[in-house]
Amino acid sequence: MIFDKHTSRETSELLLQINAIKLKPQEPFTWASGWKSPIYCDNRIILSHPKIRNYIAEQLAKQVEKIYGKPDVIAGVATGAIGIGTLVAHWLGLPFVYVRPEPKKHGRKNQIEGQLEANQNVVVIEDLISTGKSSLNAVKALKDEANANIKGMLAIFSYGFDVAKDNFEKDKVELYTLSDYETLINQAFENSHLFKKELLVLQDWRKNPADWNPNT
Ligand SMILES: O=P(O)(O)OC[C@H]1O[C@H](OP(=O)(O)OP(=O)(O)O)[C@H](O)[C@@H]1O
Ligand SMILES: O=C(O)c1cc(=O)[nH]c(=O)[nH]1
Repeated sequence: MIFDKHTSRETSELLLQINAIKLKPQEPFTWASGWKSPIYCDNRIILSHPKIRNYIAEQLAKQVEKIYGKPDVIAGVATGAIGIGTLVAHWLGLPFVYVRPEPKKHGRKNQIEGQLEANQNVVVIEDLISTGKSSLNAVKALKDEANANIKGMLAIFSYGFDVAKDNFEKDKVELYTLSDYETLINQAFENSHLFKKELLVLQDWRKNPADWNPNT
């Protein structure tokens, strides 16, 4: 669920301005889920733009405060949300931990890096939700390993797929995002970041992304 239309449009416009939105319909991207996609939203680029990363961190931090008050700890999903999650925690003056996809194979063999005590209230920050698998894997680690009390999750962007909605509902995790796919592609077309032909490809792909084939 997005917070509000204005923030969603503003966030999408900023992502478009910094070229975080990549289109390659002829040579699709492979996503973490294995899906092939004509679009890739690279939120990591936000970190290279000080004013924009401040805006994104501030929006996320303000929403954390508004919805959850002050949790004990902010957790970022590695690696995409380590940078932005740290900035959110900094903005709120809170401790930060990050969660690896799996335990490290050497050293202390941690999956959760940083200091987290049992039963602490945690808000999770993620950069992007496609299927939700990576984010919910981090939530599982926080619960199983640290007995964390997960208040909810905030992300910069979501594609809004039903599979993600179902996964979050099943795991009883509340999710809010700054922007979403519908706002992004409409904003991109209205502000001439997209040709009509590209908009049609993106709308067609969105109907059935798991089975999309660029050559049909
Ligand atoms: O909702 P999902 O289907 O799980 O996909 C979204 C995940 O994919 C990306 O991470 P990626 O695995 O590419 O790793 P990175 O964050 O280390 O770049 C992104 O940062 C999300 O964590
Ligand atoms: O699902 C993914 O792997 C994914 C999609 C996307 O648009 N951006 C990203 O960083 N990851």
